[in-house]
Amino acid sequence: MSHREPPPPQLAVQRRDVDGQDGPERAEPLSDTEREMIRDAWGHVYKNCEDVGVSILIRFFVNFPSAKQYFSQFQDMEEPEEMERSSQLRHHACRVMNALNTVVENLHDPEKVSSVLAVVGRAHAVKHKVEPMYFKILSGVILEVLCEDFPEFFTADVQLVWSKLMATVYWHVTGAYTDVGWLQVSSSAV
Ligand code: HEM
Repeated sequence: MSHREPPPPQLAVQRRDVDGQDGPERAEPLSDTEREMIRDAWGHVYKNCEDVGVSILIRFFVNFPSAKQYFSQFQDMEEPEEMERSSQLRHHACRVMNALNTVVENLHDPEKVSSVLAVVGRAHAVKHKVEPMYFKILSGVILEVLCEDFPEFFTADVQLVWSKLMATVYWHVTGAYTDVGWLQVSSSAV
């Protein structure tokens, strides 16, 4: 059976970027109120850190199966129930959620946010050789799952602020790809 992956979910602000597709314009600064909105919503999410992280990754790998190629333990798995039992998947779910938690806890400190995300970006570019477009796809899936699972906290205005945050995450992560010389394959290249 052949899979056709749905198009990646869109984020708020766009430009051409290292992945050769539309990307965030820049890491938009967040106001005090916006930071508070992010922290409030995240508090409810992070209480269920592992479960939410696993739901996000299952949705990601089911809807975008090519993203499994980087994970030795479950790259050939098709069934979500089977993937859910993979220790590698659970471990990565916790790592993603913990990295996001560090970002949310340090929104008052842009240097810290950019250095945490630069480390993540560098590791994924150099060690894991992950195509940067998967970060954009995963960002969209994160927003989708959080809005579905926590509708009472992810109201329209909170969603908007969260999409700014995810664009910031993507901006810093892909900045590290550029810094390590990841080659841009742009559709406009000749
Ligand atoms: C916000 C998004 C993400 C965060 C915060 C994140 C975080 C992490 C962290 C902290 C590690 C361990 C660091 C290291 O190996 O040096 C890791 C490992 C890894 N990540 Fe991610 N990651 C993200 C997205 C992705 C995506 C989109 C993919 C691929 C589709 C991916 C693939 C991997 C792989 C293959 C490993 C190694 C797994 C292993 O050794 O078992 N990550 N990630």
